Amino acid sequence: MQAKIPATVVTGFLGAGKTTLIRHMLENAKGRRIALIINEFGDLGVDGDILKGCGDETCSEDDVMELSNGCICCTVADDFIPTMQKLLDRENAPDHIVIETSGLALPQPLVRAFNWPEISTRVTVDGVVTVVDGKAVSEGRFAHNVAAVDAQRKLDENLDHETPLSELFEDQIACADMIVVNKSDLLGADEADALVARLKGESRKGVQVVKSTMGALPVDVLLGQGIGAEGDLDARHEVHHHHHHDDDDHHDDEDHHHDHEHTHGHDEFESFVVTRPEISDPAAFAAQVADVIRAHDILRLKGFAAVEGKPMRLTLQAVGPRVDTYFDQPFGTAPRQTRLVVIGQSGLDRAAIETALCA
Ligand SMILES: Nc1nc2c(ncn2[C@@H]2O[C@H](COP(=O)(O)OP(=O)(O)OP(=O)(O)O)[C@@H](O)[C@H]2O)c(=O)[nH]1
Repeated sequence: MQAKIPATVVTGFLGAGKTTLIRHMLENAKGRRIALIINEFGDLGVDGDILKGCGDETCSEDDVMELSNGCICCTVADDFIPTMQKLLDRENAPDHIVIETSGLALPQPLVRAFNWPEISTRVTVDGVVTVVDGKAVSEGRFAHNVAAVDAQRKLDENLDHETPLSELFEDQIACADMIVVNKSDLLGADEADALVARLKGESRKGVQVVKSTMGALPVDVLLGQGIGAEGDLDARHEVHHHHHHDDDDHHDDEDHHHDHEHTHGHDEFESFVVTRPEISDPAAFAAQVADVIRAHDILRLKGFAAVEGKPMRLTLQAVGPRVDTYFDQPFGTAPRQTRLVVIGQSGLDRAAIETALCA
């Protein structure tokens, strides 16, 4: 029997820097054949486009596979397993598989899928890398005030899932074999060290916590951890209860009063695409986008803009109110349009956001 192909799962909240880290890894892969599987939230395929455009000769477009938009735990049989099988059946099988999960996904169901007999003898989870937006976590965006949440819960049972962000974050930390504190350029040295110490305390024993800027970590640090995470799921508990799968071992009595839709993390988030004609001034548009994000509590916004008189596509990326823009590649045959995917917690005012982005 051949050795199993190692697969690294890259997880982390929206905008933490997963795509940036993977891109750096591909550019420094030193001849390793790495295949990518991407599971995006939102229909625009921005991450796939960014990664396919990496231009590295060891990474051809065929090596990037996208899972249909949706949550992996719902589409394992129809989508994830067949995608993996296709990859494993190739004549020229990859040396390593990297799976980027959607920023709103729990890694546990994905790791659990590696135990499916269709793939379990051929591939193993080398390790789970959880990328953390160091700036956002330092600012307390995911660590909600525990006492306030408890008080709220006592008042109303239905509020039990009012903290999906912090719960998702906790689950992503609980599943990690390595935690990458990214965006350390935006933190002071003391602040970064304090966060590293805190996350070491909050994660399982032996989990490595490393700092990075733009996901720049040596490939040998990221790959080759040799953990076999699928055999070790019990240690990676889930705080966030989602589907009541038959193989789920949490069936707390407490859980039973939740509606089905409320036991499923993704329903608490939504995304849509806004299309508008060319923009004239990138800086002014970035400021406009930042205002819209603040006014509507948008978690993540990304996409491409067409700028009057410029042949290149302007990539626009916003995580919270911080907006990055850069020209990445010519439009080619794609229509010269501005297309942005907007992601937030459910209840976004879509009409108002569209109007404000198109103004
Ligand atoms: N200042 C700073 N910005 C960063 C760093 N890493 C990533 N970014 C920026 O943060 C934004 C989001 O990065 P991505 O790599 O797309 O994040 P992601 O986790 O793949 O995002 P989703 O796929 O939406 O979940 C981009 O604008 C990046 O350029 C970093 O270390 N420092």
